[in-house]
Amino acid sequence: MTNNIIDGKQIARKVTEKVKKRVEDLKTLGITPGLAVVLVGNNAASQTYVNNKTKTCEKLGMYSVLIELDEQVSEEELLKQVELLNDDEKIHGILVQLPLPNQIDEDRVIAAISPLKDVDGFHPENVGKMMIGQPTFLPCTPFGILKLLEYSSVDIAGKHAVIIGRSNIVGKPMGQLLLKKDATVTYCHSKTKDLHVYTKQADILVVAIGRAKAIDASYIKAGAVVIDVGMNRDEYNKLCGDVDFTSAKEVASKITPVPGGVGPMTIAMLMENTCLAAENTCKN
Ligand SMILES: NC(=O)C1=CN([C@@H]2O[C@H](COP(=O)(O)OP(=O)(O)OC[C@H]3O[C@@H](n4cnc5c(N)ncnc54)[C@H](OP(=O)(O)O)[C@@H]3O)[C@@H](O)[C@H]2O)C=CC1
Ligand SMILES: Nc1nc(=O)c2c([nH]1)NC[C@@H]1CN(c3ccc(C(=O)N[C@@H](CCC(=O)O)C(=O)O)cc3)C=[N+]21
Ligand SMILES: [Mg+2]
Repeated sequence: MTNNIIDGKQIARKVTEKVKKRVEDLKTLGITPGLAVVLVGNNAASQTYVNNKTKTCEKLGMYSVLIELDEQVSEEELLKQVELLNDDEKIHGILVQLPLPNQIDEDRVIAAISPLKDVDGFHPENVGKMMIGQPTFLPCTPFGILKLLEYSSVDIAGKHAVIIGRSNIVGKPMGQLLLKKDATVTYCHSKTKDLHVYTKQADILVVAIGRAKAIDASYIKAGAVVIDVGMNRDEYNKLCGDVDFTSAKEVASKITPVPGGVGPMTIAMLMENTCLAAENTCKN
């Protein structure tokens, strides 16, 4: 098939163009949306994502701060940093880059972030709101995937969406958001027996497992829409997804590449959520 590649970079540009206008409007009210990113340790991959985030903030006229903490930082110290950001009026969004080192309880840190500044949508209060359909910050990666589908004119209602992966940050919320859009949703994970049986039925297949090129064409129904969330390095240290793009693009009706698919959308939705957090401060 030709021309069936979903251009995440281009769609992300369209999304951020709209955010930029909202930022300009906020500035006329004297508010500059501000994002704080907290990075613990110096993992090379995390550094790249974090740089992309701060660069995009600058491009949109937003304020951003990067707080880098030592790999050995104590949970207490990290929680203190989060508190300072919760109380900082220039900061509307807080993102603590995951995963965190072993001495730190991730759940405790996420719960310490003010739900009003939780632009990742990971705080239990916001997860709960998402589950019952109340307005809140939606997790950036699944939210970005919804936008990709929307901009690519993919109908969701009545379709069978199969999600491989059930993490709190990608797979689980992805299923909820697709369910809300009236898809019939199936979750698969590492204990799923005979993965092919499920994936072969998927009209929309979202792959978020973290294993380079694990899903090839044999898992995909002809004409399916394939969304590849994975961010891995292949045997040549080249960036690649969880889907074997070369074979999959021959059977899929639409497919996202890596890089240039889901990743840029994650960043775009983070900007949108941060802008929303700043707008929310104007309401009463
Ligand atoms: N582009 C982007 O914006 C983002 C990309 N990512 C990337 O997406 C990928 C997934 O991330 P994340 O959800 O955080 O990963 P996790 O490691 O938290 O979760 C992986 C999930 O995949 C399941 N799984 C693992 N192996 C298999 C298998 N062989 N068959 C079926 N299911 C399997 C696991 O099952 P079980 O629960 O049973 O262990 C788990 O639910 C990674 O490559 C990550 O780098 C992540 C976030 C954003
Ligand atoms: N609290 C928290 N929130 C997150 O949203 C979060 C996180 N922790 N931990 C790690 C994952 C991963 N993630 C990505 C973001 C952008 C790209 C991205 O920009 N990708 C580009 C380029 C990548 C590159 O060039 O290396 C692309 O796919 O085209 C990828 C991955 C957010 N995550
Ligand atoms: Mg930990």
